[in-house]
Amino acid sequence: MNSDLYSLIQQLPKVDLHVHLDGSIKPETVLDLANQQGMDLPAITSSGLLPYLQVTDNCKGLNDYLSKFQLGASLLQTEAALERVAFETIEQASEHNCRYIEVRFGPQLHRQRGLGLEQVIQAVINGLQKGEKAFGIKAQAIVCCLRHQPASVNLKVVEAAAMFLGKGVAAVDLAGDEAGFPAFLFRKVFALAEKKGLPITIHAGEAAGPENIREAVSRLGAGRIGHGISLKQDPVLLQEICTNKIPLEMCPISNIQTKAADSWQEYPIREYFEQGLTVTVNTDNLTVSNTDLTKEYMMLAEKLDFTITEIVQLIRNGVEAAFLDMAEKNLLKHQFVNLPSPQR
Ligand SMILES: O=c1[nH]cnc2c1ncn2[C@H]1C[C@H](O)[C@@H](CO)O1
Ligand SMILES: [Zn+2]
Repeated sequence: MNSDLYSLIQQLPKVDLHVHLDGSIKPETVLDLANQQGMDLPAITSSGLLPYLQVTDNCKGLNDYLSKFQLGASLLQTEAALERVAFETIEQASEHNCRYIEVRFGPQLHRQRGLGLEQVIQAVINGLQKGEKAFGIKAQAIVCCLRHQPASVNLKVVEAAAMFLGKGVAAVDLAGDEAGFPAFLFRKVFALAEKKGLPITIHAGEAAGPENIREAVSRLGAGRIGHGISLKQDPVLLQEICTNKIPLEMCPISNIQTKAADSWQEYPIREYFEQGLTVTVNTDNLTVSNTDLTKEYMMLAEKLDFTITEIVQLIRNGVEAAFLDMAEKNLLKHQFVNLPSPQR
């Protein structure tokens, strides 16, 4: 590895628009929480826990990837645990000079011990706000609806998210098994989100074709797309997404692991970037994917020859795509004026 390039990339100010709370629990924290909660674990060291928390190159696809969330979720059932893991997500991001982060989670997954949706959301926001103060990073939450859950649950999740809009929650999302539950099933849920004025991002084109991306932008009100890997299969849609400047939240390391793309050579990020799409680079899951922002950009440099100037443009795209109002975005932009490249 080129260590000069690594430290240069690490030092660049960055943003992360797509990172899941429950996929980013540090293994040491899993040990600690299990100890505090009196819960048995399948291993007693953090390295021994990795096979239960992290995918390998042999990951078979998105559903295999999603199986790595079970253990962490079982420990994220108290306000204290949620707050701690939210805080530690900001801490981990700060190690890579992240200046703005949107952390997502499905509140309905954290109710096994009786917490209400609003308690879950509030606990995460509390952790994010502590992280903001401790590390000087602006942080917001994105609330995920889950594909395998009934509309009645997802509607309640949207209602709860709306109560925190502008008070820590930036948007709502749709996550989970994309191939099993196509986007059109969620029209009612996202109609409510739109009615409530919630910005919307949707995981689409990760484990299924471009029809889910089309559905997300044309029927579900998505202002951003999570991943969007299969977009290249529909050039007309690609042009529409480009013209409408709908950002793609790409997560390169996760996308290779879930087999959204078969190899780095087939990973379409350079193609999208050169066609003028608003491509952003994010981590998806720090622990499940064993990643961080520096690694993500390093892979783009090493595997796809992204230059520093191009990396800076990707970072600027992320700032542009943030779910922030104009005034907040302008404030954030101040932190990116000195990036080492000619500004566009
Ligand atoms: O990359 C992903 N695609 C679809 N769903 C995902 C991905 N990463 C995490 N999730 C799911 C699993 C989590 O439990 C849920 C909420 O964070 O979101
Ligand atoms: Zn995701």
